[in-house]
Amino acid sequence: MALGSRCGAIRACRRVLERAFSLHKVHSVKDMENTLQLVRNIIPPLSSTKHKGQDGRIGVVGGCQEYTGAPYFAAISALKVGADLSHVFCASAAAPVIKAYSPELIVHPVLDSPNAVHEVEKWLPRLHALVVGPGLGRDDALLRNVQGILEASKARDIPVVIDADGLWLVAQQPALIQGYQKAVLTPNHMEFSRLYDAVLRGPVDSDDRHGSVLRLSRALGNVTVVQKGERDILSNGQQVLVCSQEGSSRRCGGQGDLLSGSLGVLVHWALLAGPEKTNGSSPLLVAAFGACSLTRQCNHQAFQKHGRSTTTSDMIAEVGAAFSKLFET
Ligand SMILES: NC(=O)C1=CN([C@@H]2O[C@H](COP(=O)(O)OP(=O)(O)OC[C@H]3O[C@@H](n4cnc5c(N)ncnc54)[C@H](O)[C@@H]3O)[C@@H](O)[C@H]2O)[C@@H](O)CC1
Ligand SMILES: Nc1ncnc2c1ncn2[C@@H]1O[C@H](COP(=O)(O)OP(=O)(O)OP(=O)(O)O)[C@@H](O)[C@H]1O
Ligand SMILES: [Mg+2]
Repeated sequence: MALGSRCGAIRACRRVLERAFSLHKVHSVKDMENTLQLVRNIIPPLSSTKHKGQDGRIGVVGGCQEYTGAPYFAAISALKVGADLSHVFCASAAAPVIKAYSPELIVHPVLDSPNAVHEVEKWLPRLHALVVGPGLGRDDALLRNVQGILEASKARDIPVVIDADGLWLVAQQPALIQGYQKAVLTPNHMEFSRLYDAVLRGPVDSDDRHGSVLRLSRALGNVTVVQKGERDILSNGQQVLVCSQEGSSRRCGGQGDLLSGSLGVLVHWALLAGPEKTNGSSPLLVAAFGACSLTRQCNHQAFQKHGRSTTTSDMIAEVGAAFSKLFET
C-alpha cells in the first residue's frame, strides 16, 4: 500500500476509535442532573462576613466603535450572576456608550491606546478572571494589544474565557493559548469551524460533533472547549459533556455574551472551590456546564414572557430567577 493511503487508513481507523470513545463518554439526562449538582457545590455561600470583591472581580476585554452591546452584556451578566465588581477594557470610542448603559460597570477606555497592555496589566493583580473578545472587532492594532494582554494574563495564571473576536485571534495564533489549562473557549458554530480548520487543518466532521470538540481540545493541549448550538458540547480532551437544558427557538444576538460573562464568574468560583467540590471532574468543565445551563434557562424564561420579541436584555432580566431555579433548589 502506498504511504499516503496507509496514513489515510490509519487516520480513518483512529477516527472510528475516537468516535466510539467519545460516544462512550456522552452525558445522559441523569448525568446532566449530577453535573448541575456539581455546579451547586462550587457556588460560594452569601455571608455577612465577606468584603466587596471576594465573590469575584471580573474583567471583560472587548468593545470597539461598532460593538458596544456585547461587552456590556458580558460584564453585566457577570455582576448579575454574583460577581462583586465588573470591569470593561474597551476602545476609547466605546467607553462613553458602555458607561451610559450602566452605572454598575467600571469602564476603562484603554484598548486602543499605545500603552494598552500596560494599562490593563496594572489591573490584573486585582482581577480573578478575564473574558476576552465580546465586541472586540478585528482591527489589527487592537488584536495586537489583546495578544499582549493574554500573554500577561497567562504569566499571572489568571483564568481566561475566550469568545467572539478573541477566538478570531486564537485562530490566527493558536500558540497563544496552546496548553493553557486555565483557558475556556466558547465558539459558536462559525467560530468553531474556523478554529478547527486552523488547528487541525481540515473541515469539521458535522456528523461527529462530540469527536470534533474532543479532538480540538486535545490538539490545543486540553484547553476546555464549549461548542454552542442546539445542544452545547463541552470537552477538556478527556471528558465530553452535553448541555441540552431547554431554551427556546429564539436566536437573538448577544446570548453568547451572556454565556461568556457568566462563565467568567463561574470559572473563578470553580477554581476557588477546587476538585474536591467537583468530585474529581474538571472545575472548568463544571463551570462551563453551569454557564450553558444558565444561559439556556434565561432564554427559556424570557421566551415564556416575550415570545418572538425576546432580546438579550430580557434574558439578562431573568438571570436571578434562572440561577435560583437551577442552582438554589
Ligand atoms: N450587540 C452587540 O454589540 C453584539 C455584538 N456581537 C459581536 O459581533 C462580533 C461578531 O460576532 P459573530 O457572532 O457575528 O461572529 P462571526 O463573524 O464569526 O459570525 C458568526 C456567523 O455565524 C452564523 N451562525 C451562527 N450560528 C450558526 C449556525 N448554527 N449555523 C450556521 N451559521 C451560524 C451567524 O449568523 C453569523 O453570521 C463579535 O465581536 C461579537 O461579540 C455579538 O456578540 C452579538 C451582539
Ligand atoms: N439551536 C439552538 N437551540 C437552543 N439553544 C441554542 C441554539 N443555538 C445556540 N443556542 C444557545 O444560545 C446561546 C448562545 O449561542 P450562540 O450560538 O447564539 O452564540 P453566539 O453566536 O456567540 O451569540 P452572540 O450573538 O452573543 O455572539 C448558548 O447558550 C447556546 O446554548
Ligand atoms: Mg458570540
